[in-house]
Amino acid sequence: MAGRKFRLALIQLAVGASKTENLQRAATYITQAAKNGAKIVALPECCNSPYGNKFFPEFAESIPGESTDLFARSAKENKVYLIAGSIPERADEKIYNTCTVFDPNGVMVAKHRKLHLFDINIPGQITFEESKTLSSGNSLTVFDMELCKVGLGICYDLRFPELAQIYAKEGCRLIVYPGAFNMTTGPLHWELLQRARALDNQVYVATVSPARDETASYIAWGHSMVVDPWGKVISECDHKEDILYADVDLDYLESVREQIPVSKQKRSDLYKVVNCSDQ
Ligand SMILES: O=C(O)CCC(=O)C(=O)O
Repeated sequence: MAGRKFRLALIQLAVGASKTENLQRAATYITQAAKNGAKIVALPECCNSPYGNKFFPEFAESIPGESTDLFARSAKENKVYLIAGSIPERADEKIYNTCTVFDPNGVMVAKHRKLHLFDINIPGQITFEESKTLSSGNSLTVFDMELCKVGLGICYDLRFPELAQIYAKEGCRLIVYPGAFNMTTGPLHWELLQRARALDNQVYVATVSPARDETASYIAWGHSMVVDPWGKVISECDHKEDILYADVDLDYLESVREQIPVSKQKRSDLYKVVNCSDQ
């Protein structure tokens, strides 16, 4: 693709109980996405393992390991940047929810450990405590591909606007969140959060979910999507296994920033509470 545009592919993978099968399926789809012109391909959160506290310790592996070896090979063979969703990573006697990124030579160029753990309690609907098995990462993660700096977050990280704001300030024009929202929070929050992050920061935002499996203990919402810097959803799928494509157009992004120059108009001189009285 000519100019300052590149094609992004999101793989809404059906993830099951066999790690080997999950990885093979991912590899097949990565090849298909590259054949269709994708320069950057992303997989979902927990792409080698079902999502759930009982699965994380069982599927956890070190990095490098079986899964990241396959990701590296796949990125190299297909000459793409690969944002390899996330996997449960075993390190320092802990388990992290970790996203690795490989360049078109198969070199790992980024590793993001989920920063904000998904600990919530919505009585009668969903209770989840990732912190029962997982530890959180402690650093923000960006990487540079030709044309564009990319920021990374994982699922619940999407709810924290400061992260996206810092990435935009650091020069990221695309933020990618492998994620797996659920049937309670997905319907209202998934799209809303992405559009908010995209519009506030005038960046492209992409989210990649696993496909929905109605028989799973945690049922993912699906609906992987890409939102442009105007806040518009430019590509979306439903809940089934699919590959989703979108063109990231950096000239368009710049034109949005010129038309509504909020980043230059910020009143940072006022955004510090020095004294707040309720009288
Ligand atoms: O924030 C949500 O509603 C879902 C988050 C989630 O599923 C996760 O972080 O894995």
